[in-house]
Amino acid sequence: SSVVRDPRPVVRKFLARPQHEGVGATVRRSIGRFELKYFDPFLVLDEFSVSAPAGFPDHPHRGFETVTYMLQGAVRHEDFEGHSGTIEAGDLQWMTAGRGIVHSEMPASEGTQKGLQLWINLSSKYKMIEPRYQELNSRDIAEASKDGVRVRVIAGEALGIKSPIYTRTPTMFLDFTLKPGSQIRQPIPESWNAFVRWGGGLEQILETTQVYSGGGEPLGEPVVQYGPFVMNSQEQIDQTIEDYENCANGFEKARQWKSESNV
Ligand SMILES: Nc1ccc(F)c(C(=O)c2c[nH]c3ncc(Cl)cc23)c1F
Ligand SMILES: [Fe+3]
Repeated sequence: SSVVRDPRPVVRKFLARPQHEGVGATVRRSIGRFELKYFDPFLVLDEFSVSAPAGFPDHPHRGFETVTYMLQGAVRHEDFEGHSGTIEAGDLQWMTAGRGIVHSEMPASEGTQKGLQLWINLSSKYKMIEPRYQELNSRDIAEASKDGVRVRVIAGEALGIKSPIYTRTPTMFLDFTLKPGSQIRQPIPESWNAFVRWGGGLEQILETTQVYSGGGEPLGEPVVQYGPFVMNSQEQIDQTIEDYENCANGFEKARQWKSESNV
């Protein structure tokens, strides 16, 4: 049984103010803003809000994973290998970009689409692996309730239930909903970095408080980031930019590809 230690002290708190991202989209970036550039192994945590025709048109990724958890509406994704789909409210997409993905992520329903996108770094030994997806529909996400607390286990384990997601960088991602007066003690490995993203607005304080809590095992490696490219050295970033421009070393399919949404 895991030893239950004292609750971890909160060492940093800040308000994630809205900023522009993509084409006409807005994100509230907590991890990845200047006050918290890198929280090993986490690069970015965005709460995004986007309505058509805005969105995140064709763009690349290399060297890390993007975890998209929809809260409202839907996003249609298409990549240069022909993989596409729609992530609806409650659904999860865990995308391991590895050596290279080029994709688009665009609104797929009327009104405002909202969700979380977490960028998790990959260790040097996995940065150039073949891309892969792990996708869960809302109904397939493990859920448990106890004493006024409901948890949806995106990755890792809570209240005795586990997620089927394989986390190459050991990670826990939990969606808690707490009724007023309830509390939760979540075991987190001592060496891991952990954060809580409180997703509530004032109206939610009255009925329930929604928190998204995560934790991950630090990689302890150098990080050199150039937008959606995250490697371990400037030389590797220079090579990545060259690969993307020349459609090589994992970006070959980018040569002939445009998303259907990129009209
Ligand atoms: N400029 C720029 C550069 C690189 C990117 F990867 C992106 C990008 O696609 C996103 C950044 N936050 C996000 N939150 C949610 C979703 Cl669905 C997409 C994004 C982007 F906008
Ligand atoms: Fe993307």
